Amino acid sequence: MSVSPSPHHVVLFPYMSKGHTIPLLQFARLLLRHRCATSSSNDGEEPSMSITIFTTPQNKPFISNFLSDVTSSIKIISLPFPENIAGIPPGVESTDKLPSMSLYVPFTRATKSLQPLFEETLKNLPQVTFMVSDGFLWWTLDSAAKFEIPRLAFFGMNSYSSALYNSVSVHQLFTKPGNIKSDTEPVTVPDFPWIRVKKCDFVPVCTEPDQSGPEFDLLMDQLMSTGKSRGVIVNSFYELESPFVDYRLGVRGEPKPWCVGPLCLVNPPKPESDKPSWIEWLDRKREERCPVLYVAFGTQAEISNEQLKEIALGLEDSKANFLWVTRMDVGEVGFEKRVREHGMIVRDWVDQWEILSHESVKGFLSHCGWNSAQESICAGIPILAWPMMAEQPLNAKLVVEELKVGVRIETENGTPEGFVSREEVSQKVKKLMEGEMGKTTRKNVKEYAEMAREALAQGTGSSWKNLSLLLEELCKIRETNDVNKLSSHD
Ligand SMILES: O=c1ccn([C@@H]2O[C@H](COP(=O)(O)OP(=O)(O)O[C@H]3O[C@H](CO)[C@@H](O)[C@H](O)[C@H]3O)[C@@H](O)[C@H]2O)c(=O)[nH]1
Repeated sequence: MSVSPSPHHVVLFPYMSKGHTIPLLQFARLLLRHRCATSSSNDGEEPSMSITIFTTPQNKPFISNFLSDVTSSIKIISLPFPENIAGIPPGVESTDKLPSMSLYVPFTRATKSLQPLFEETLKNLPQVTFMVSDGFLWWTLDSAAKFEIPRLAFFGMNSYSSALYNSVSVHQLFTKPGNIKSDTEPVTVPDFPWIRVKKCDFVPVCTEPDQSGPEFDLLMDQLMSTGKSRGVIVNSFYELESPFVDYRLGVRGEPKPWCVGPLCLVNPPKPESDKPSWIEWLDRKREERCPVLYVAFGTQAEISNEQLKEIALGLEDSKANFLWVTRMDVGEVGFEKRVREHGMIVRDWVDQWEILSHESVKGFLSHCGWNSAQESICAGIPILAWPMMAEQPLNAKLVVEELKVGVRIETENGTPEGFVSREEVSQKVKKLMEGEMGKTTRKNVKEYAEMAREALAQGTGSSWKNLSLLLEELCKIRETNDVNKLSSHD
C-alpha cells in the first residue's frame, strides 16, 4: 500500500512530560521511516515528509538530542512558556521538574498561553497535512480547526486502561449513588466479566461522586477535545491487547484509535563507542554471568524518604544484582558502600531502552508507566509491578493478570499509595529473579516481544498496516480538502 508521493508536512506538539514527549518523538521517527519505505517513486532530491515539532525553550535541547539522527527532516520551534504561575518555579517547563505533581493542573492549564503564538507561527508554515498533539493539550484542537488541519490526539494510555476507564464510567460503577464501594473492595467490570477492579485502581477524579473542581474541569476539556479529533494515536499493538482494542473500536461516536506501536522499537541502535559507566557495569555482570534487576520508577513518581530507605533495604536483603536509576536521595547511610559488589545507583538521565536491551538485565522493578512497561515487554524482560499513580494500577493488572509477564508488589493497605515493606520487596525480587514464577513470566514475555517486532514489520505488521491506512486516509483528506472525514467510526 503506498501513499501519495507529494511531500507532506506534519506538525507534532508533545505535552511537556518525558513520558508523553518520548513516544511522540518516536512516532516522528516512525513516520519518516514509513514514508521512506513507501515512497520509492521519490527521486531522493526532496524529503518526502517534513515534520515540525512545537515545544518550549527548556524542552528543546532534549528533543534535539533525542532526534539528532534525523535533523534534516525535522524542525523544532520553541514557544516561550509562561512565567509567574503560582507554585511553579521559573524555568520549570516539564512535569519531571515540578516540585510536586499536585501542580499538574495549573501547569497544564498554563500551556494554553502558548496558543496565540502557536497560531501565529502556524500561519507562516508550509501547508500542514495533519497535526498530532497530546490529548493533554486540549486547546490545540481549536488551533487546528482555525487552519483546517486534521488533528489527531496522542494519548499515552494503552487500550486496556482506556477500555476499563470507559466501561467503569459508562456503567457508573463507582459514581452511581449507592454503588460506592470501599477503596479496596474488588468489583467485576461489566464489559469484561473476567476482570475485577478496585476503586483505588482509578484516579479519584473519575470515581468521586462529586464530579467537579479544577482537575475534573481540565479532564473534561481534554476528553471533549479528544472526542472531536480525527483519531487517537495509541502507542501499543493489536496482538498485545486485542479484546480491549476491539472494545475501543466499537465505542460509537468516538474518534478511531490507531495502534501504531510499540514505538520504542523505532529507537536507533546505540554506537558501540561512548558507553556510559552503567553499561560498562552491565557488561561486567554479563562476564560474571550475574542476572541484573533494573529498578526505575519513571519521571514523575513521588516516593517518601521512608519508602526509599525500605526499597534500599529490600534490595540489599534480596542479594540480587541491581541497577537502580533514581534522582532521589536513597537516604540509607552506608547503603551504597555495603552493596557495591552487587548494586549500582545511577543519578543521571539514562537511555532506559539501552539498559533494558542489555543481555544482563533479567527483570525490571517498575512503576508501570506505560512506556516503561511496554519497553520491558518489547525487550523480553519480566516485570515486578509496583504501580504508584495515574493509570499505572491498571497497567500493572494488564502485565500481571492479563499477559502474565510480571509479578505484583503488594502494598500494606492494598492501595497504590500504601507502604511496601522491605520483606515484600526482597521476597518478590527473589520470586521474579529466581523462582518458578520468574521462569513462566520470562517465557511469556519473550513471546510478546516477538509479536511486538512482528507488529512493526514493514508492509506486513498490524501497526505498520494501520499507519499505512491512516496516512492514506489523511492524504485523501488533503487531496479532497474534506476535513470532516475520519472524524469518527460509527
Ligand atoms: O533516566 C531515564 C528515565 C526515563 N526514561 C524514559 O522515560 C519514559 C518514562 O515514561 P513512563 O515509563 O511511562 O513513566 P512516567 O514518566 O511516569 O509516565 C507518565 O506518562 C505515561 C504515559 O502516559 C503514563 O503511563 C504514566 O502513568 C505517567 O506517570 C520511558 O520511555 C523511559 O524509557 C529514560 O529513558 N531515562
